[in-house]
Amino acid sequence: MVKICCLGAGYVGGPTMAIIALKCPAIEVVVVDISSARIAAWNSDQLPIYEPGLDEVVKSCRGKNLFFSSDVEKHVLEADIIFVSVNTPTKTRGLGAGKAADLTYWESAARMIADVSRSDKIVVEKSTVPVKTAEAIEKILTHNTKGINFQILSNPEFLAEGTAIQDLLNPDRVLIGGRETPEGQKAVEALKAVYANWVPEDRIIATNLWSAELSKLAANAVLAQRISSVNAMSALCEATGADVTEVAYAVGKDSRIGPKFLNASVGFGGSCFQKDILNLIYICECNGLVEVANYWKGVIKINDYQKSRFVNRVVSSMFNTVSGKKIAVLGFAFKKDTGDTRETPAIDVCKGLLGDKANISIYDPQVTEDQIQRDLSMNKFDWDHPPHLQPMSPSAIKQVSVVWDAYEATKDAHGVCILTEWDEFKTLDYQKIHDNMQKPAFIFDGRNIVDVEKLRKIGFIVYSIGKPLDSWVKDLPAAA
Ligand SMILES: NC(=O)c1ccc[n+]([C@@H]2O[C@H](COP(=O)([O-])OP(=O)(O)OC[C@H]3O[C@@H](n4cnc5c(N)ncnc54)[C@H](O)[C@@H]3O)[C@@H](O)[C@H]2O)c1
Ligand SMILES: O=c1ccn([C@@H]2O[C@H](COP(=O)(O)OP(=O)(O)O[C@H]3O[C@H](CO)[C@@H](O)[C@H](O)[C@H]3O)[C@@H](O)[C@H]2O)c(=O)[nH]1
Repeated sequence: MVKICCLGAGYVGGPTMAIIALKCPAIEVVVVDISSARIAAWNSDQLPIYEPGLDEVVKSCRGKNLFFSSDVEKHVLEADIIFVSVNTPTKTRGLGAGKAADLTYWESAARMIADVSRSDKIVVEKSTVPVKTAEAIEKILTHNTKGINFQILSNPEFLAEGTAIQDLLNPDRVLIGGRETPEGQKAVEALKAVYANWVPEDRIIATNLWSAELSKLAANAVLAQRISSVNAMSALCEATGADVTEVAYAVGKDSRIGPKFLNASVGFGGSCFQKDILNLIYICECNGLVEVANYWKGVIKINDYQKSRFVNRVVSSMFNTVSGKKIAVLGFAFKKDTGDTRETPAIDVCKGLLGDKANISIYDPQVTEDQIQRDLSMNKFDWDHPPHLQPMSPSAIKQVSVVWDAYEATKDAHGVCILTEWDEFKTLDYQKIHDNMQKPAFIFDGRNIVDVEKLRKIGFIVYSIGKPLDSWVKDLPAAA
């Protein structure tokens, strides 16, 4: 029986291995982690991450050919194929701070694999890493072993949170990069054979190692660039009276462009886009490609601009101050159908409003109070470390309350900010919300999910990203 071990039981390691176990009953899959709390949660009824469809898959395989364990070394020793799906955060200190990927966790995983192994192994890069990481990992492995053959493969993951199970079951492509030697190609074939259990052959693409590593960064950079392009356009729409939804629809109808990833928003978030673009920028700079680095910096600059533009709209519309006012925040996760808050635009928006002394009442169906308090107090990039190595929760910010109901959050509020596109926010009883708010009652829709006309009829003053402005908002223009 082929044995797979995955280091890292996070958003990638957990769901990816669960699907391999589901689709490959003849393979034993063990997911290990240095956080024993995470492993305990994977073995419980309350999985550590929320992902539609994940519970069912885990329940059907756990204890059969899918296992979660803290005994890292035992399972590495026994495995034929080792996936490494550990954190690769942005460095916060030293050379490349604020941009370069911090490979501490990857390096320690590689050293441990070298120490523990007694037989040949295929080591698969699942984490997103800088191009040429495989070369460094190869050096660590080969300089520390006793004649054992390690083949390194790059197999970047393209799943998106909220749709991870569907993305894994039906991937657009699976990318496998390996050395162009006979041993390298044999390892590529072995990994191909795993995916071939459910992925059509023409969607499994073999490339060289460096193309696979760079393709992951490139794909995220291009996706984020589409969002920044439409978000940049949203500012122009507000200035001219065009409607960004109509513009995006018209643009996306061009078959060369396509309709996906053209939704204007309060900004993109998530653990990947900003981190991976910063990483790309650093690699460009290291290669002397300043113009290329500056090009990609623009994508992040527009994203930051979009978040601060939103805060400015809120404050300027509400008589240029939110001091002492209650602002309801609906949605804190970085997108719907996940409880993940890493780099969510809600953090920057809330911090902006707190800077203007607002009192904030937050409701998100999947995010806990503890998580929100930690997010609002943590330093940039501290969130992307193993759970038990993150800073302890500091004292709570008292201007922030977290409630478990949208009506409670909006009661007596002066304004409402919609920051995540949860489906339930589309069908709220907005008449009831209006009745219970201070007047004039404002709604700032950062996800373009509400029916603007309907809400204006109820009596709300509505701001919706990139849509023709309410005359009230137009008369109080926000400085960018
Ligand atoms: N989240 C996504 O949607 C996504 C998608 C594609 C790629 N990625 C990439 O995959 C990687 C993992 O991301 P994630 O979101 O799953 O992170 P995560 O923080 O959810 O999980 C990483 C896990 O690795 C564990 N870990 C760290 N060092 C370890 C070690 N030496 N041995 C065993 N376990 C160790 C941590 O405790 C943590 O539980 C990152 O490189 C990320 O950029 C993420
Ligand atoms: O038209 C759009 C699409 C997305 N977003 C926002 O962009 C962010 C990222 O969304 P999405 O890409 O759907 O989620 P992620 O889980 O971050 O997935 C991205 O990052 C992963 C980690 O690298 C990759 O594997 C995926 O392919 C890539 O889509 C979220 O804040 C979304 O709200 C928009 O604002 N407008």
